[in-house]
Amino acid sequence: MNITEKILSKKAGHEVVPGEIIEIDVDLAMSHDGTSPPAIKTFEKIADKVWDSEKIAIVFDHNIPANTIGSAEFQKVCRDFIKEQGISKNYIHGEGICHQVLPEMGLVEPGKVIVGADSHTCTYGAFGAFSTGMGATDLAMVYATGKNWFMVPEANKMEVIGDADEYIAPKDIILNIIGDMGIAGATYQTAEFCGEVIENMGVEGRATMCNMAIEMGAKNGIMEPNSDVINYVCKRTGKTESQLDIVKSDKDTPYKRELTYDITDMEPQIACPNDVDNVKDISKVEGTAIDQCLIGSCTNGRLSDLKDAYEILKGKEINNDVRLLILPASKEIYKQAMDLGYIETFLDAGAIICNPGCGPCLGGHMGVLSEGEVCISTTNRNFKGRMGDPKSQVYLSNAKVVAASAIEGVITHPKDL
Ligand SMILES: CC(C)[C@H](C(=O)O)[C@@H](O)C(=O)O
Ligand code: SF4
Repeated sequence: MNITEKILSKKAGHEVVPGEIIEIDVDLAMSHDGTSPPAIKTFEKIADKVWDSEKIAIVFDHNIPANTIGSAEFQKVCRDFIKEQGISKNYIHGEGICHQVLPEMGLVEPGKVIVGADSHTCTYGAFGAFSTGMGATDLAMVYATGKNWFMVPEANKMEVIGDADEYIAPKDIILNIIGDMGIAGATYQTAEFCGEVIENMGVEGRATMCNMAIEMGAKNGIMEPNSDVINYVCKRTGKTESQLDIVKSDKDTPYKRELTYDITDMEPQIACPNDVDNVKDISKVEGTAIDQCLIGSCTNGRLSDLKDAYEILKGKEINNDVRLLILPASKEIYKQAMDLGYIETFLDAGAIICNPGCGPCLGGHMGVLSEGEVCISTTNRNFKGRMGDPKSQVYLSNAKVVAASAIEGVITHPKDL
């Protein structure tokens, strides 16, 4: 069996097969300020008390601090629920984006089943967990029962090999895979990433890749934990390696598809408007004029991304015709970036630093685009109107490319600076 099948089999109490419907206990259920209120509304119709107040995490990240009366009311509903139900794992003071905060708080471990009312809940596959997003009203049933049904997904094995240059980040690898698969290429399937590049990849890059599994429709993204993941989880949970449930795929297990991606000679990859699979080599779009540059999100708002941006921006100033927004994915990352001098460099370069959260990623808060404006961003979606006006456009790339483009005012390969 593969990792996903093994995790689901253990929960189901028998050996599962793809296509089978199972009902299993979940280890953690997450919702945020955008999705908790509809979950709470449905929950209140079906139950009085949550199944386990210690296994629910609520994070405020989408509109933090509240930017409209509506979002303020949503957050009030969440605060009342947290108090009434005694939800101890609440991160409602700007701690950061849910998909960064949960691992930081030691709530993510290999072998666990984690669901969340957010499509990028698939991020935790980077730690060897089975994790997937679900609808807010469906999550209400999990609040009430601690159980959920799943159809066991078919799995794709995606091996990443080769040696790329310093301008290639995990973001380029996942964009390249999505460009190949298409936005619905892995719908309700597992994307299991493996190979020498994944084995040697740090926690942050792994999170970037699993985060975007949903952008090819995948039910979950998953990776065998490596030593970086094990060290990270042990540090965060206070557990030892032997206390973790590290699950690996059997060597000879069959997959729906076995794909190999060689990153040698890869150019930085850019997802062009208006679909994440509209992926082109940077040489095809270099010189495109931009108005806004954004570094942040649950995909690329981590310390390694800020370091990449710092290396490009130090001693430089951004082009006067663009604005550069930087949102560390969590308070912890923000503090580290301050200690390392990154924030000062960003400010001196002319960037606007926003508080940790989703912010402009989904066009709801800070940095909304007007008609005809163009943004290059490290986020994960470039759908029509994603960041504002339906006639605005979003290009997706890695952090070095965004930083280089901010300096030049047009989409720029960092090697050309
Ligand atoms: C608001 C939320 C439901 C949504 C999601 O599920 O992904 C958001 O986080 C996004 O990135 O589009
Ligand atoms: S950062 Fe963007 S993609 Fe991630 S959870 Fe927030 S809105 Fe969704």
